Amino acid sequence: MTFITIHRDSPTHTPKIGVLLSNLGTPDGTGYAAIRRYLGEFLSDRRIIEANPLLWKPILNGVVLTVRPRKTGAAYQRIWHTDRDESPLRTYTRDQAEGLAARLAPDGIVVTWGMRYGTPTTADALHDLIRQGCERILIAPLYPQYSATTTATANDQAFRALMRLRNQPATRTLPPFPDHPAYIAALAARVREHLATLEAPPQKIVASFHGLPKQYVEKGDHYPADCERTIAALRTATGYDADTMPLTYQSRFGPAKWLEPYTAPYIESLPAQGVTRIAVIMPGFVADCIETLDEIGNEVRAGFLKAGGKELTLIPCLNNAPVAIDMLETLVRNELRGWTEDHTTATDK
Ligand SMILES: C=CC1=C(C)c2cc3[nH]c(cc4nc(cc5[nH]c(cc1n2)c(C)c5CCC(=O)O)C(CCC(=O)O)=C4C)c(C)c3C=C
Ligand SMILES: [Fe+2]
Ligand SMILES: [Fe+2]
Repeated sequence: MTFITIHRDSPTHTPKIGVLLSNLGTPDGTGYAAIRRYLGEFLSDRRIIEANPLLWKPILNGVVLTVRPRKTGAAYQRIWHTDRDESPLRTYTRDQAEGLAARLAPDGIVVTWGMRYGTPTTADALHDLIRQGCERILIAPLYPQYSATTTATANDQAFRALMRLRNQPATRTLPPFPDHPAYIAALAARVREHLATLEAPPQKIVASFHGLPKQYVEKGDHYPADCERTIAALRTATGYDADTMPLTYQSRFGPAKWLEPYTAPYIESLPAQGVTRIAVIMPGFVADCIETLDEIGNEVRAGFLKAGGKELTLIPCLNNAPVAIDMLETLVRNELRGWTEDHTTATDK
């Protein structure tokens, strides 16, 4: 029997597929107002700060948004891409979307990018895909390790935009990929490339992940289990063991207890044990950003040198390296299975 799947307006219509790469977000500038706007949106997200808003809002608007923008703005200034007048996170997220778009365009798949906080907004990115005719959209939060504070809030933001639409596209979300072979292969390649640039191998490669309040983990966020899966797979792929590739957590915010061991004190303790040459890899960040380039590359490095360390080098994040685009292509094509085959539904069955 022959039958033709008829979609909407034409017998030959094939549903167009779109991919939305979603990252955290970043300020539009390094000045007080831009940073305050960004931090205000970020730190008002109840997935990020779970405290009762009646208690948190006065602290946020009173102390945090008065004091923190200056410190954070100075840090962004140190790492800002002045040639493009934007933060590294924005540059690399755009590059990743453009690189992936070039790979998927021959299959008629459209790629765009959006941010959870700041611009381009998640809603604008989704509307852009819909305007281009995408009836099926993969929402791809760029976090290898799941956390409610990252993956879930990125998806929430996309669904918030969809809530306002009369005609919704069909959607899928990209699951976390903590030990996906394509991700581990990309990280291992970054390690190899970096080691080849060094005169002598480092005594340790510290693997530093963004931290999370311990309380969120106690309430069920499985983020640290995902970090453990990544580091186990990366150690196997690179031949390092737990002693030469230890796992630590960085970027603590506020007075509560976060996941341990904390990166900064750990690294500062190394010279006293005779470890003076280290490299740091930050596998949880698919793009270099303030937390990798400034917190580790400037602040933690200064602490390490002050404690007697000789050399701390950063293994660059995946950024716009061809291995990063290979990884994205593999993850996305895998997730689009079923949809991409549907492109041929207007044929004999
Ligand atoms: C309670 C506060 C925070 C939680 C929880 C949190 C989780 C979390 N964040 C990332 C990734 C990134 N965070 C970045 C910056 C950043 N993070 C926080 C706070 C929390 N993060 C703040 C206040 C900031 C802004 C900078 C500062 O003032 O210190 C960034 C970089 C953005 C950039 O533009 O460069 C990333 C990326 C993850 C993966 C995560 C949970 C696992
Ligand atoms: Fe963060
Ligand atoms: Fe930080």
